[in-house]
Amino acid sequence: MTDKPGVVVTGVSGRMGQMLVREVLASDKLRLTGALERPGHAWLGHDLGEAMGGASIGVRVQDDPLECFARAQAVLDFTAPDATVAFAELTAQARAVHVIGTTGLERKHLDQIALAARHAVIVRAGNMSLGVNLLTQITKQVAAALDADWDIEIVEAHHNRKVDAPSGTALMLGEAAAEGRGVALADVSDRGRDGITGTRERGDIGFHAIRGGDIVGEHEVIFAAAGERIVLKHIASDRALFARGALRAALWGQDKAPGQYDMLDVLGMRPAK
Ligand SMILES: NC(=O)C1=CN([C@@H]2O[C@H](COP(=O)(O)OP(=O)(O)OC[C@H]3O[C@@H](n4cnc5c(N)ncnc54)[C@H](OP(=O)(O)O)[C@@H]3O)[C@@H](O)[C@H]2O)C=CC1
Ligand SMILES: O=C(O)C1=N[C@H](C(=O)O)C[C@H](O)C1
Repeated sequence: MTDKPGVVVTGVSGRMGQMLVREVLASDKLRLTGALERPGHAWLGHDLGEAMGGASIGVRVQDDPLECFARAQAVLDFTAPDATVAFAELTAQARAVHVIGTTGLERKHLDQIALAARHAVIVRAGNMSLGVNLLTQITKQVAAALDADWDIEIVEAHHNRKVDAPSGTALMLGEAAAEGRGVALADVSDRGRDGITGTRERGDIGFHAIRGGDIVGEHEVIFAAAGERIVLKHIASDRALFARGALRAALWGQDKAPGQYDMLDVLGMRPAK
C-alpha cells in the first residue's frame, strides 16, 4: 500500500499532458493512477508509456473520466475549456483536487467552475510558473506607482499551435495591472489593434499576440511614458516548469477546504489585505 496521492492526467497526448505524465512518473510524492483522452483517440486502450514512445508503465489510456477520477486524489487538467468544465463537475463528485491549467476560459466556463468549487478544491492559473506569478505582483506594484501618463501594453509570444489569444498569462498580467491602477480590466482592455483605430485612449491596457514556431511562452509588460519606458519580461523556455507548478498545486490542495485557489495561494505569495 502507498499513501502517495493518486493523480489522473487529462489530455495525456497533448504537449502539457505528456509533460505532466513525465513529471508525475519522476515524482516521489505522487503516483499516476489514470490517463485520460477523448473518445475515439488513437491512444485509447494502449499502455501510456508505450504510447509515449517508451517502456510500459502499467497505466492504460482511457476515455471514461468518472471511472478514472473515482480512484484519484488529484486531476491535472491542461486541455480545452469545454472539457475542463465537464471535468470540474466530475472531479468535484470524486472530491479530488482539480488543478486547471486550461486557458481560453470564458465567463460561462468560469461560472461552471465556481459551482464545482463549492464541493471541491480547485486550483486554477493561466500560468503555473513561479516567475510569472511573481511578475504579476511586480506588475501590480509598478501600475500602482504610476499614473495613466504611463501607457500599459502587454505583448505575448507563443508557438504556432496555440488556439487562444490573449494568452491566459497575458490576462493575468492585465488583471494585475488593472488592479494596481484601481480599474476594472474589462473597462480598459484594448485587444489587437488593426486598421484606423484612432489614437490610444488614456488608461487603456493593450494586448498583442505573436504566434510562431515552437516558442514556449514569452510575456512583456511595457509601461511607456514621454521619454522613458519600463519593460518587465518573463521567458519560459521549458514546459516542465508549468508541470512542476501543477504537481505542487495538487499536493498543496490535499488538505484544503473546498473553494477556488490560484498559484499565489500555492506559492504563499498572496499579499496580505
Ligand atoms: N496554466 C499553465 O501554466 C499552462 C497552460 N497551458 C494551457 O493548457 C492547455 C493545453 O495546452 P497544450 O498542451 O499546449 O495543448 P494540446 O492541444 O497539445 O493538448 C490538449 C490536449 O487535451 C486533449 N483534449 C481536448 N479535449 C479533451 C477531452 N474532452 N477529453 C480528453 N482530452 C481532451 C486534446 O486532445 P485532441 O488533440 O484530440 O483535441 C489534447 O491532447 C491550453 O489551454 C494552454 O493554454 C499550457 C501551458 C502552461
Ligand atoms: O498554450 C501554451 O503553450 C501556454 N499557455 C499558457 C497561457 O495561455 O498563458 C501558459 C504558457 O504561456 C504556455
